[in-house]
Amino acid sequence: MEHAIRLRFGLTRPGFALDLDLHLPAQGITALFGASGSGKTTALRCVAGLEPCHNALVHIGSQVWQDDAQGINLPTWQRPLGYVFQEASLFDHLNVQGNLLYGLRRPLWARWTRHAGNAPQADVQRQALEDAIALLGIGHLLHKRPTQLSGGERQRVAIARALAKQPRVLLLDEPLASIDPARRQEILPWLERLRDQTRIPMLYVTHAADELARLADTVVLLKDGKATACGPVAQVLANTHNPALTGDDASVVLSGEVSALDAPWHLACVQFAGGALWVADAGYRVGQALRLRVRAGDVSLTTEPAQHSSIQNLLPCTVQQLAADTHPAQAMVALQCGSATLLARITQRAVAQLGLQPGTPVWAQVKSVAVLA
Ligand SMILES: Nc1ncnc2c1ncn2[C@@H]1O[C@H](COP(=O)(O)OP(=O)(O)OP(=O)(O)O)[C@@H](O)[C@H]1O
Repeated sequence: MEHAIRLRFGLTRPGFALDLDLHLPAQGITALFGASGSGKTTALRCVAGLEPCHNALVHIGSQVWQDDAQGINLPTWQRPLGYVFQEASLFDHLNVQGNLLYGLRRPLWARWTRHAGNAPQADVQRQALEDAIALLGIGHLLHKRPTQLSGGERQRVAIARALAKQPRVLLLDEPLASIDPARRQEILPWLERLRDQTRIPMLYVTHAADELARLADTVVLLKDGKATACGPVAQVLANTHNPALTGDDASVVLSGEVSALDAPWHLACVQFAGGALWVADAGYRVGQALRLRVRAGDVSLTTEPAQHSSIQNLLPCTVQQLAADTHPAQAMVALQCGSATLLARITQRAVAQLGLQPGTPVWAQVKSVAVLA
């Protein structure tokens, strides 16, 4: 993996120290994930040049925004970034269109578009704005006032405004945190579109398990100002040594492709690195790439393949690792399934009764699979 974003910061506050040195891909969504107070927002503010930090390096692709050793430290206004906060900070006295244009009137805009080939600046600006409006699906909202929008719509406008400035990186600080659960589900597909259809890398702060599983390509797990894990989401979620998600949230993310459809039963077969899983067909086509989330609590284990079971998904696996769970009655079992890893959350008693240990061949019965995208 080519690392094109380098972030290194040191920062101390009473009772808190941030000490990060990260190499991140310059594409997709990198989630900064961790408990409250772990330093997620502070890290984002360091990228933006909003926190005085030491020993800092901020390289965004070929651009050097900060290199303390070289005496380079661009002020925030010279860093071409988009910043989306928990609450969409829109001007209530302007309509949506006015808010979008306001973002572009800043002097920094002229600097960015100077790099945009020979196209006249105004055309580049207009095109970027139109693309952002289309991507976030807010064309029908342009003449509304922010007070007439739902929380999710306000955030889509805030994201479009950030995007229209053609930033080199988009910083999103818990953009769904102030939105109620039903509206969050509505806005997630827009964030997926953003991830899949722009080439702007995003640093996305969250402590929500569903956003992590659904949106992240890369995860930085933060604890007390330090990164305790950093890597592809599938790898970080499957790690039982240093779990990102625990208890009921514990799950793995699998990437697969629809290999067959069973039309009479409305099922689709998704081939992944560990075999095949049947999922409810939502109009998929053969060859379509899908991201799946399998919760550890939806996987049970047998040492013999069940003969008469309602469970459609049965995968041969080998026990890789046994780990403690958040509850003493439960165990987390990491399973090697082809070249993929599954997690099963079962009772410690079942572990003992089945005689499970690393290397034991088992059958994983997968009760439910969530299709994320
Ligand atoms: N302006 C500030 N002045 C002093 N300490 C601060 C300030 N902002 C945050 N902190 C402290 O710095 C640490 C990291 O805070 P930060 O907001 O980065 O955490 P976080 O992971 O984003 O938390 P949350 O999920 O609650 O937003 C915490 O101990 C917090 O109390």
